[in-house]
Amino acid sequence: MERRQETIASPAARITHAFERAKEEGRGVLIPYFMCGYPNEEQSVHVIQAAIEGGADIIELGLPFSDPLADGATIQHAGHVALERGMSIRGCMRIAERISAQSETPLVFMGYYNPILAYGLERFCAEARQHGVCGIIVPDLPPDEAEPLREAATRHGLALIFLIPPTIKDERMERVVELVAQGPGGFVYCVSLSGVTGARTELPAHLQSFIARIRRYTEAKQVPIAVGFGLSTPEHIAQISRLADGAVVGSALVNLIDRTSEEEQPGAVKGYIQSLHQGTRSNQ
Ligand SMILES: O=P(O)(O)OC[C@@H](O)[C@@H](O)c1c[nH]c2ccccc12
Repeated sequence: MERRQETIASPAARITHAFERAKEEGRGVLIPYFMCGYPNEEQSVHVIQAAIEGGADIIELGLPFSDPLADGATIQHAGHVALERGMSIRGCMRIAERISAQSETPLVFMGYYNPILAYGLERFCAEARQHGVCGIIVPDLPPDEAEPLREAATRHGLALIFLIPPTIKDERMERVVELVAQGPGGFVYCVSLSGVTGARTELPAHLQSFIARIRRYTEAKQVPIAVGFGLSTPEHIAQISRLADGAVVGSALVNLIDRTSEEEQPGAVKGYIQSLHQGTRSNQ
């Protein structure tokens, strides 16, 4: 009993709770992604706050990295600008702290393994928790090598969220779902297509059967599925919300920030998130 209470209070449980709440409301979870420090440190705080006002359920906070293998041109560009302007892991912690001081919306760090390893796994997880972060996604960390980070994350009540690419074998999929189910909370991140991040016009044709394949493993263990890569319109979000439990939008937001002035950015981001949020009600 005591152990269960501890789990409920953990940061990771706040992520699970966001999915539960959306489900009760008959909609999917909306997870916008923002690169920390893009277009600069101060402004990234403002655009993230605007996304929360617009109805974001969970925020993915990107840690910029010089060699981002899975990032398409848009996210890469945002990362380069952020690094040039001095963004660092410490800076990302500062951003997380400012956001979490003003909002209950769960924050998830999305960062490559090398900088996190260099920072120190224990220190990274301890500080992430202190600064209000609820979970971590590390796109280049295979589940077989994730044990040290998973231990540190679990010790601090953080969810370690794994990506499920379309090329994954069933055996590994089962293992990934099991790892999330054993942890303190979170979800699996279904990568909609083989390739890199980036807004696209159409959803991949195989997506429905791919999600159904993941569901076979997640259903019994009640692990939510969020889908990302290539989503940009309310219609995309509506389609995803019929198939899965949540949707991630990254590049389309970077593009939006790119084509608006700093004064306009918070309003534009808020309006865009509101329009995507309409899409989360898949039954409409
Ligand atoms: O940009 P898109 O296509 O909307 O996809 C989200 C994605 O950018 C975000 O989740 C992300 C940023 N960097 C990543 C690296 C790997 C996997 C996912 C990501």
